[in-house]
Amino acid sequence: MEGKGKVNGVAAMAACYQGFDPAAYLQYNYTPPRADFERKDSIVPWKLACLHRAFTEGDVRGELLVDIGSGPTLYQVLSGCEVFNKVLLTDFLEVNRQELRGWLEDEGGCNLDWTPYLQHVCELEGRRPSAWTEKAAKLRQVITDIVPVDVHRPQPLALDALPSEGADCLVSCFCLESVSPDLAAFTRALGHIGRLLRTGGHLLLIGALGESYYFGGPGVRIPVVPLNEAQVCASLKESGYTLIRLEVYTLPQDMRVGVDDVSGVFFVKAIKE
Ligand SMILES: C[S@@+](CC[C@H](N)C(=O)[O-])C[C@H]1O[C@@H](n2cnc3c(N)ncnc32)[C@H](O)[C@@H]1O
Ligand SMILES: O=S(=O)(c1ccc2c(c1)CN[C@@H](CF)C2)N1CCSCC1
Repeated sequence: MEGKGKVNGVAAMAACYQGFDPAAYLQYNYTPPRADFERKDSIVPWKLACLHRAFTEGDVRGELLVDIGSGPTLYQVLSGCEVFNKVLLTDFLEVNRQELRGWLEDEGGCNLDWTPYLQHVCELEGRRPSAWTEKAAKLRQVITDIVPVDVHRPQPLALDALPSEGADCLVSCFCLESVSPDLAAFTRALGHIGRLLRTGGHLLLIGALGESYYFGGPGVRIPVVPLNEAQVCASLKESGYTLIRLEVYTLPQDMRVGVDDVSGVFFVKAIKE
């Protein structure tokens, strides 16, 4: 029965994603009031600072960075693109892979202007904000491909997507808890993506705390596995990672705008044993 339940739960989640709307999702989460760079307590500068520090503090190195469940967003690789020569973006849906290709091709075919994000990360790097055009060019240069992924498969990527030694670093944001029917599936998915990572490679994981649903488009209500910090730490340990750092951001009340019921956000830096 457990096996049958497992398949039905994952299939049900895949069905929920058929209505996902990249443009709406970007508007809900990556434009003001949620994405407000002027607000000192905004989540976006916090997230970008966590990623910047994690990529630049000296222990993360190698050739290949893989972003698991990229969705239609790029913020998660803006620091990593300066550290790795190759960046692989991945998503389950063609609509999201197409959104990312639209940005990559730089012909106006995308639904969000990432300039404020590029400028902010340039400032974190001690560069002038106007260097954002150089960072955009660098990112377009290092993105090697945008490929399908399914974290519920023991082999989430096509066999030829990675070199035999695996990725040197994985980043994944708001994916595993948003695509899993329950905590056990979340933990299994952590293990599946871990198989893509070389021993000693790093995992940078950003996710939602206390979230039970979000809207992936108008009327597209997607269930989420509500997580707390202890569950995140236990799942990491069970999936073969050693935790380096866990940071938590608590959502200001006025950031609760009805597109989800997230109460906080976690940032994890871990290493694969
Ligand atoms: C909440 S979005 C996160 C997007 C982006 N990483 C961010 O930080 O906003 C979850 C993403 O997971 C993708 N997804 C859905 N099912 C998946 C699966 N089985 N395996 C991997 N990704 C999946 C969706 O297409 C969507 O882009
Ligand atoms: O940018 S966030 O970190 C963010 C960004 C993306 C998401 C969420 C939160 C929560 N729901 C997720 C569903 F998977 C998607 N953010 C959360 C705090 S308020 C501003 C928006």
